[in-house]
Amino acid sequence: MSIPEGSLLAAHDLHKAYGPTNALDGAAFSIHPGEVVAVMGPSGSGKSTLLHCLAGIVTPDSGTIMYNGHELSAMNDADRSALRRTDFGFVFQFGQLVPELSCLENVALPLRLNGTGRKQAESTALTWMQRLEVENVAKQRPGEVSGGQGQRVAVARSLVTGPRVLFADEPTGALDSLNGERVMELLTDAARSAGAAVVLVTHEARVAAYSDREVVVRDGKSRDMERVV
Ligand SMILES: Nc1ncnc2c1ncn2[C@@H]1O[C@H](COP(=O)(O)OP(=O)(O)OP(=O)(O)O)[C@@H](O)[C@H]1O
Repeated sequence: MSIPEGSLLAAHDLHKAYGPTNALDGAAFSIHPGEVVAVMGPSGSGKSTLLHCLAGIVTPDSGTIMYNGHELSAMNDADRSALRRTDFGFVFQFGQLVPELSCLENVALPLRLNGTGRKQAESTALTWMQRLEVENVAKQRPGEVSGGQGQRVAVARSLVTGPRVLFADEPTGALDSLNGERVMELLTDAARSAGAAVVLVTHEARVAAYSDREVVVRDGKSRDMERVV
């Protein structure tokens, strides 16, 4: 198989069917360390399925996914889960914060789950909240903050463990365009300064504009887009 040289995460000839639906039908993908790649395409084209396969959440029926020299499908479930905790971060459209915890506790949670003490975890979490410009809502609960603030808290939480790949599935889908752009600006700045690669699923061109490169998925097949500047 062909793995682009220097790629951190790469997929080749992925197939995934749900009953009669071919969600992925020969899709390929690659991302370099620190790169931001937008996965675009119409509704139902296979974008989320591709992201879930790349993140080791969904197992493809066939094809290869290489992460940092390891084949994901050759790993057992425990190793794949460990990889997701240590190397991957996730941001979704909504519903990802724990409503009973404060925003600061939410951001600190992945560190606490990895065994970091409360004081250290909350101090690191606060630094990330400052980078995402939401330190002012540290004590509030998710239900008490705006949609844009909630998404920035979620981005802080996804980056707090220092992941090498951030998977973002329609991270601005529930926001108005102004808030969406601010979230994208802060998300890409924070990821770039942390050296994290970003796999960004979106159907909006103005969101994809924050990426370095665009891949279009159609009928489960992918192709690289030449960007017209
Ligand atoms: N768990 C599932 N069970 C059955 N069919 C599924 C499942 N997940 C996805 N599909 C189907 O696979 C196809 C691709 O879905 P996918 O969610 O990957 O598309 P998408 O491009 O992310 O769509 P959207 O932009 O609407 O989120 C669709 O036809 C969808 O209905």
